[in-house]
Amino acid sequence: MFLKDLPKEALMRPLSRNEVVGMLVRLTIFGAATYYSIKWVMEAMDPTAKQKNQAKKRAEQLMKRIGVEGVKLTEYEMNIASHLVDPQTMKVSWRDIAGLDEVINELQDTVILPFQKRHLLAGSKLFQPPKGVLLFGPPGCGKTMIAKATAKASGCKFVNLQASTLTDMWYGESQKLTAAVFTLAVKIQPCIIFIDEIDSFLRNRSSMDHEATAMMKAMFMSLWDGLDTCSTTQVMVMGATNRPQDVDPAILRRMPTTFHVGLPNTRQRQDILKLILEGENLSNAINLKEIAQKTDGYSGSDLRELCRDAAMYRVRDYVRKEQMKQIAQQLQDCENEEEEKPVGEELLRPVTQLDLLFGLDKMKESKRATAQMLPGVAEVPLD
Ligand SMILES: Nc1ncnc2c1ncn2[C@@H]1O[C@H](COP(=O)(O)OP(=O)(O)OP(=O)(O)O)[C@@H](O)[C@H]1O
Repeated sequence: MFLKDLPKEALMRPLSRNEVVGMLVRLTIFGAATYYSIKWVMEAMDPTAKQKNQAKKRAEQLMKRIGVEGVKLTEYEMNIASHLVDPQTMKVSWRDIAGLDEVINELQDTVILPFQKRHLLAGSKLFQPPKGVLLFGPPGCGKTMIAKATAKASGCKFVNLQASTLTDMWYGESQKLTAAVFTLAVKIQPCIIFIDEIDSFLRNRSSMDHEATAMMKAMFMSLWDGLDTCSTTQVMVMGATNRPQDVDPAILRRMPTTFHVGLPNTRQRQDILKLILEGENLSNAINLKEIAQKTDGYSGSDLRELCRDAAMYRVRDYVRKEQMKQIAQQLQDCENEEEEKPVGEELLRPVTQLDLLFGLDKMKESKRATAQMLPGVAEVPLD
């Protein structure tokens, strides 16, 4: 029926109360349906929706586990919170780090003490943890371990920030996420924001930088400076890098407390080897000093790899021995079906000095291959 078909009186007469209420209800329902449909379509079209949902769930679980409750987080803070590391589940402690006592002692005094004893001098601006700390040195020498152990010892929440978390996002998002890093850290303080490979994240600014990256960096620095406005804020940015010369000087200025985590010397290598092999079944003739002397230029990570290889030789020997035994058994069974099979679990033999020397040879071989493939990368002397 069209409007013109309606009798004129029907159009002219005032609406009854029921008709007005009915119309209002219909309008409300229509409005709500339109709003939710548009919202649903927008969410379905958002390419990051799934990622956001997963991050939200992860963040909620983590926050609950680390005892942060009743703190309201924005969507962006949730995203950053999914990179929180639970200090309770953090496996690394000072006991797992060998040969770096000097660095650890200094960290205890300058970083950990102000966090741990914050209640003693709450009003003092001088007794504050530094706002920025830089760990620098060659790869595999324990920088990440030190950062985690610091968070554990100081009882801080630990945000393990990857460069990609802020830079992979759509244009505009990265600035909101950068802001969220700091607002989240303040909400859950005391907190350490750890940025591994800070050189790739906040490298020397250049005119080649994408506009969004340049803005993100500028924002990061201004928010970092903002931490200073309140003397009670317990938030620290800790960066680690193998290439301090590539870090933006403006960033370096904000990290006046630096720690050099260098390649271990002979004594330190011996300590690292001892720690790595702790609890292993070792032969009495093991001489770690000899291995330490032969591994000049090796990092802690190289030494761990060497020990892992050495420990595998006895497993390989065991498997071979078992195979030989099985073959012998089968032959015996064929000859004498009735004879009882000898049972008994063979234990793995201890790790020997020869295993470690074989591991060392293998490592040298792989370093030699890497040096040929990527000249300039392997700085370790080969012999
Ligand atoms: N001083 C050390 N004591 C015990 N283990 C060590 C030490 N240094 C390195 N390691 C071993 O090497 C591994 C790598 O160390 P870590 O990740 O902390 O090095 P990194 O300096 O952060 O390296 P990268 O720059 O490549 O991230 C550790 O998991 C540990 O097994």
